[in-house]
Amino acid sequence: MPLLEVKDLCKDFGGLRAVSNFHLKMEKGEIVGLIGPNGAGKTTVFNLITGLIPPTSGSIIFQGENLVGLPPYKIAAKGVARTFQNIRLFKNMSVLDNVRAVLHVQNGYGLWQAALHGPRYAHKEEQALARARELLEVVNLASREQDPAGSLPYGDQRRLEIARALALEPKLLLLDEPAAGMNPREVASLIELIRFIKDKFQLTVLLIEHQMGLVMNLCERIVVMDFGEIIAEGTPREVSNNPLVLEAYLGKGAVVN
Ligand SMILES: Nc1ncnc2c1ncn2[C@@H]1O[C@H](COP(=O)(O)OP(=O)(O)OP(=O)(O)O)[C@@H](O)[C@H]1O
Repeated sequence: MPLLEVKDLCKDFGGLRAVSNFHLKMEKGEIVGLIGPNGAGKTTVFNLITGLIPPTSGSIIFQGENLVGLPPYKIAAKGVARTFQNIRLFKNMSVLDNVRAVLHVQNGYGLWQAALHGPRYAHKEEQALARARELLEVVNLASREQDPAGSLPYGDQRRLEIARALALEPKLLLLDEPAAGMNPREVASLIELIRFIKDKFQLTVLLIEHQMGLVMNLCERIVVMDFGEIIAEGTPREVSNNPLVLEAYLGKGAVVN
């Protein structure tokens, strides 16, 4: 059974069909890239899979269960975590507290437990602290744990977002433009990080990215969208030689030397 199977997924915004008959099958442990020009529908696919918006039609089967209709927090609890194109950190909170905040929600402290600071709360608090520090080690931000998240360089904020997503203990990790705003050195270390966390946490990864270096280097398989539709899919080599893909990116009649 595939980990994820998306079938005939459609999303209309008024008269605009943003996603049209999208399909995707992902086996456990795969890294798949979702690419396409601006406005192709990629983020909408992420928003549909994570339950932020409901599909017009279609199904999203995760570990044999249809996610359609479930609220985002239930989908996250089933093992689907994501990062956002526009970084969504608590900028004034410390790096450490940004990760702890996710763990608190996940632990589901009762109000009274938190208010009374009972022994169960204290124990969970200790565990959350250790876990948060462990995740910051993984993304190489341990030395910045007390700094406000908003003071980190852009690339580090993206790594912190990944740590927050990992705190949810996902099986499927969706990364929306993880390399946006990074310099080539940061991109190279991001590639290493994604490979490392994939193995360490036994993840399956679906990523949207415009940095072709990262996509070609990291993804075993690539799906290309344009105007809401899949126009190509295959290995990095197959996709980069596909005339439809070149046309979508460079315009009709483009000549590539
Ligand atoms: N909430 C919304 N309401 C109306 N139209 C929307 C909404 N969200 C997305 N769209 C439209 O759907 C289409 C697909 O947008 P989407 O953000 O999914 O593209 P994308 O491939 O992620 O683009 P980019 O690479 O620029 O992020 C676009 O035409 C966009 O304007």
